[in-house]
Amino acid sequence: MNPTLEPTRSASALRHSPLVFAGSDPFAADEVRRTLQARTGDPDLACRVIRALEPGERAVVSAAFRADGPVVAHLVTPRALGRAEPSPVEVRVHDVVPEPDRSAYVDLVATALDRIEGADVAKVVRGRCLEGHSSPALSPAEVTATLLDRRPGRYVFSLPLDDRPEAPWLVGASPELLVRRRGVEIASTPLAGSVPRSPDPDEDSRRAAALADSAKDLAEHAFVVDHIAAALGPACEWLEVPAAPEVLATDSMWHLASPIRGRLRAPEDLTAPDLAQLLPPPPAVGGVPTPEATDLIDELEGPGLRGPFGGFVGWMDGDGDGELAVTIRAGVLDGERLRLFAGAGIVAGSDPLAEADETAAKLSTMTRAGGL
Ligand SMILES: C=C(O[C@H]1C=CC=C(C(=O)O)[C@@H]1O)C(=O)O
Repeated sequence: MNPTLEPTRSASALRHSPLVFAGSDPFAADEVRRTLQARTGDPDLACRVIRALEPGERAVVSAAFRADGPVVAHLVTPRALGRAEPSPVEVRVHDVVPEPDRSAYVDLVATALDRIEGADVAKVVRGRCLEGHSSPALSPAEVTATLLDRRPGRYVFSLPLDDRPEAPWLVGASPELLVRRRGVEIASTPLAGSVPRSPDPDEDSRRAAALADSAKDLAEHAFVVDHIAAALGPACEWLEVPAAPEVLATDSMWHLASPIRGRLRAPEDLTAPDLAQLLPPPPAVGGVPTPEATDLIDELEGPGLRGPFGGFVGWMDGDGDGELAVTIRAGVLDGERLRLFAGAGIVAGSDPLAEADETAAKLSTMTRAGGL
């Protein structure tokens, strides 16, 4: 890793797939002119990216969850995103291994609940992974085409995680906007408090209504909204936080969502990634209080489980504008391996079995996209 954010390799055509970020302003790119690499928390990150950008370019960025984890920024010239062609069906053999398995996950949620009762933390997001092996290997292009076609979450992304031709790719469809900046205007839509959807339409609507009324989920949601409002508020002339969350649907989940909007006091001082870095780690994937929850995540999950998952992914331009999503409902595709992550927020009153079902439903967004 290059901590100085110097370019590590020059223009390379993307062999496997176009690079894609499809949010409120969707685009793709077929070539990476330069790739810059750094560490999360680098205060000069945005400045150096801006200096390296040429007119008309954007930097497509992925930052890891962990403080001091890797950040990659690919400098690209965006093109319009065409219609997604559903990929041809290939016959594949898949082998899927959970990490940890369901019963170990249930036990770890119970341990997190003990720590909440002991008042070490008020909320913590406990994650788990699934590792799929597919033969023949899935390609980023086909997983991305499926995600663009089905749109299970609002922010579809696909990018290499470093500058090597054989780099692993991060692919996914996050439903969660960490932060968007357009000039003085900013927005963030934290999600927290969730329930899996049902194939039965009546039961599905009943679950959405129950979620909107659930004291435990509303409390879990409030932790995240309060954290974002406290972090962004001082940078804003005004910040508008909805009085109550709305209910947002993905392919597999209902979530409580609060669309927050604000107007920056001094936009020249705060680019989109600067704003994202005011929120480390993204609270919908971390916990409260942040330092204790982050330590507990390390202790319960182990430091290597998340990688880019739970960080942020998106783009910025030379004006510091951009749109960054929380890296969830995502996978890392590395040859024949597809590694997936899902987490669930644990608060007083959480039920370990329900949290295991919730993470299974969240994982299904990407197992479906990969045909696993
Ligand atoms: C951590 C994840 O979801 C977060 C985002 C929405 C709702 C969440 C929840 O209700 O627990 C999580 O905080 C994930 O999808 O892996």
